[in-house]
Amino acid sequence: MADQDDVFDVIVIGAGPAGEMAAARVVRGGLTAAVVEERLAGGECAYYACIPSKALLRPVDLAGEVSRMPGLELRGPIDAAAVLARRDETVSHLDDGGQVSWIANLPATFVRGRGRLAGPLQVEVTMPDGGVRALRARHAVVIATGSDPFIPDVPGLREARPWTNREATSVQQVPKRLAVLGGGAVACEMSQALQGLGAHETTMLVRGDRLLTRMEPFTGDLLEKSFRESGIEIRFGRSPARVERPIPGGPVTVHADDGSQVEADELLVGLGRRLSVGDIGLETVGLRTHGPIEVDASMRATGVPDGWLYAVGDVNGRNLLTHMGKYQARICGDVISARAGGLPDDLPALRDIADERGAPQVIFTDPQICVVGRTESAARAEGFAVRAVEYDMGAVTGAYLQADPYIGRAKAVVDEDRRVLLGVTFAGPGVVDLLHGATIAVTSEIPLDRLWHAVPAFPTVSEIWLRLLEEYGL
Ligand SMILES: Cc1cc2nc3c(=O)[nH]c(=O)nc-3n(C[C@H](O)[C@H](O)[C@H](O)COP(=O)(O)OP(=O)(O)OC[C@H]3O[C@@H](n4cnc5c(N)ncnc54)[C@H](O)[C@@H]3O)c2cc1C
Ligand SMILES: NC(=O)c1ccc[n+]([C@@H]2O[C@H](COP(=O)([O-])OP(=O)(O)OC[C@H]3O[C@@H](n4cnc5c(N)ncnc54)[C@H](O)[C@@H]3O)[C@@H](O)[C@H]2O)c1
Repeated sequence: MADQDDVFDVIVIGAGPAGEMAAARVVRGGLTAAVVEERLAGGECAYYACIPSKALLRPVDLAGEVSRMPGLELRGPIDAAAVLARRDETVSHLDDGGQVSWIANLPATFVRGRGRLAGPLQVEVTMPDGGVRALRARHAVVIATGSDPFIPDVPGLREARPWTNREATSVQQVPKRLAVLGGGAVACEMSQALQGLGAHETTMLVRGDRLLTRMEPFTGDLLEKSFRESGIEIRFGRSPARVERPIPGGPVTVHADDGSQVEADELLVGLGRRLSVGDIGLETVGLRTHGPIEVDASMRATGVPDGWLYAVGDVNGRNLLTHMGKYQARICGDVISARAGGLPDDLPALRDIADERGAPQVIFTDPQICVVGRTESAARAEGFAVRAVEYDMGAVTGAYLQADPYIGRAKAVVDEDRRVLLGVTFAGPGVVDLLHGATIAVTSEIPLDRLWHAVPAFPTVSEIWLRLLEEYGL
């Protein structure tokens, strides 16, 4: 039974970006909140994912830009020690004091420990000293426990103590020889970062026949070309069959399923995520303990009587991205506040529509890859009447002034029935700032005939918009 001090309007389990945002919104809505966190407030994103990976990639990106500008030259290799020191600053030296203060100042109650559902509106927290604290929520519990790196059952892999995103982003010494499993976001970003910071031999083992297989095919092709030019070796059609590391911390050998092998000083696993749903007491409220927590468009968990349970961020499996988790958390927090106050809870701003239209995402490699909405093949599979147009970004004046050579490509996927954009992809140096325009067009379903009047300034990279519309026939 919870002590009176341990009763809150809302309890949030997990203080990653999604959980923190959910707490902030319910407090803004006039409710009290407790936030339970077992490790570092700020979550994966702040310490082992988005922030450190981008701190490691930025100098590599800049070095690429310099190499493509006649008249500029780097004086030597990137100073890895300086980059790692700056990375340490960006992750607050793995100290979450600032985040804990931010939560306290909301104001919300921060509870350090492992949270677990113990029945409807009940949360048990196992504290660092082993004691158990019982919390009770008046209105809602929000699960925001995120995800962990997925390590498949490959003989010898776990015993070899491979790097995941956590060790790779907190790297202290760049390995000379790096083997990487996977061809998705983590594998691509971290391969490029570590190769750029001094790894001499980076070898990627990729199960499929392309990098970034969920995106438009040209994104993986451009990235592959750039990676090969920078010395990264990519072996397609290979999965790990067995891993050996006879001496802890010594060389590691990956035996692939085709009989080939790679020896390296470190092995990085970038094979996706395991959602953090085990051992959080979902069974006590009748939910399954594997797979994503299914939610409706107000982030309320489906199949829970009385509708008091919500799930935001990676754990609901919608889109494993920080900005999407925070978007869901804004909706979730506002819906909970509205329902608690007896206010309308079905206003347009209180429903998630962005996730199913296709989240915006940037892969911060060189070239940068930016996507929003559906790919052409996904749109066709969903039954839309699709027409797609592509354009060589190097032929855009504003782009080719940026670099010599400027190599990039763009694609727009159009729903012919409504003449609106279903998806847009850009690949090239510096395209990251084009993405939000595309996100507005796709999410707001702006008709192409209206978009035609959004005139891009000359000479900017944004002229790609005009070229895509002309290519379409406007
Ligand atoms: C290398 C890498 C780079 C990435 N880069 C980007 C990027 O550039 N942009 C982007 O948008 N996304 C990026 N992502 C994805 C992004 O990190 C995640 O989508 C985001 O962190 C999810 O936020 P979350 O709040 O749902 O979960 P998390 O950040 O995982 O936070 C969950 C929190 O819950 C805590 N927790 C878990 N279980 C319990 C429990 N039982 N009790 C108490 N606390 C618990 C955890 O300790 C953790 O602090 C990247 C991911 C990786 C791996
Ligand atoms: N810049 C960003 O937005 C960014 C950066 C990094 C990560 N993330 C997010 O974090 C999440 C995790 O990234 P990730 O790269 O680990 O996952 P991912 O899903 O992007 O890629 C996983 C890769 O592993 C391969 N794979 C999976 N299981 C395998 C197996 N058993 N054997 C061989 N290959 C296998 C897949 O084919 C794929 O190439 C993603 O959802 C991503 O959106 C985002």
